[in-house]
Amino acid sequence: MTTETPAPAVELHGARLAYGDRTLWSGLDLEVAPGEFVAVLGPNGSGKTSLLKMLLGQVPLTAGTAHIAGSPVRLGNPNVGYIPQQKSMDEGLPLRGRDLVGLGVDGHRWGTGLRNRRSRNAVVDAAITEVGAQSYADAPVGSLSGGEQQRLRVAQALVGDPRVLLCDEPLLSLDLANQHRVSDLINRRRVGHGTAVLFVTHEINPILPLVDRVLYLVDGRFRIGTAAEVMTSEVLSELYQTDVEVLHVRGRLVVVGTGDAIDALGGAGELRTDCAHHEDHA
Ligand SMILES: Nc1ncnc2c1ncn2[C@@H]1O[C@H](COP(=O)(O)OP(=O)(O)OP(=O)(O)O)[C@@H](O)[C@H]1O
Repeated sequence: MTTETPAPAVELHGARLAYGDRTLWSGLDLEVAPGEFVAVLGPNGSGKTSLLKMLLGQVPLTAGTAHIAGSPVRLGNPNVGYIPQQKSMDEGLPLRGRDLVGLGVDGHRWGTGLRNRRSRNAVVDAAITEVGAQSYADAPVGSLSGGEQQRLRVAQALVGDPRVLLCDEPLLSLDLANQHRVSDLINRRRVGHGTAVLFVTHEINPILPLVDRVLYLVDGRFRIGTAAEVMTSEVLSELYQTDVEVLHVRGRLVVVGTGDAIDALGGAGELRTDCAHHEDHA
């Protein structure tokens, strides 16, 4: 008996993305396996968000190919879940938490019949329960805290049971407890459902225990490998084309010399390895 190997969750071959004559990255080959967690790092403007937008089908590649679960990238693909950056929502927004989560199922699979509506509501309820948002699911989203809103965004991204979860700095402006909560929710889904995760971040320390590989983009150059392979003084100096030092300080990675020295965030708890990452913003 032969067992079929599942298609990679994400597959890029010779991928190039340019806006006009500005190339963000080119020659990018990347296969992300189901259940793999890839952190996407790099300074401002290196094309991290553009990579996610391309995978969402919002921005076309200039060259090469991109597939999600074996099919070419396209807009509105139910195999893709997306957690955007944390932005506070307008207090007057006439949208309840469960409506926000419901947006994650409307549009593709569910019809308007009563049965479908019941199924849809059950799926939305399950997603709300999974992120522990039952007590505020009926409140207007604008009245909720940043952490509560972000948990609902996680529920919205997961409600369609996507094969790939694209996360754009989902921990930004969350306190440590909520960073833990949100990264734990993402990780539980990854482990339980084999969902692949592409996680854009400026700060690897809070997620380092979860990271299988790192894609580090700097000014058109990139490296892909495990955190231990990529987060070294040698590799980062080559990427930044200047002397960069990676220090291991009390279980955290501290990167010095990329341009400025903003300590973006504090560490977030238990680390699996003896290194963590504090990244300077370039
Ligand atoms: N639609 C667009 N048209 C032209 N240029 C764009 C467009 N979208 C983004 N850019 C430019 O491409 C570059 C990369 O942007 P992108 O948002 O992907 O970077 P990033 O690595 O996510 O940055 P940050 O860390 O600041 O979020 C930036 O210089 C940006 O101004």
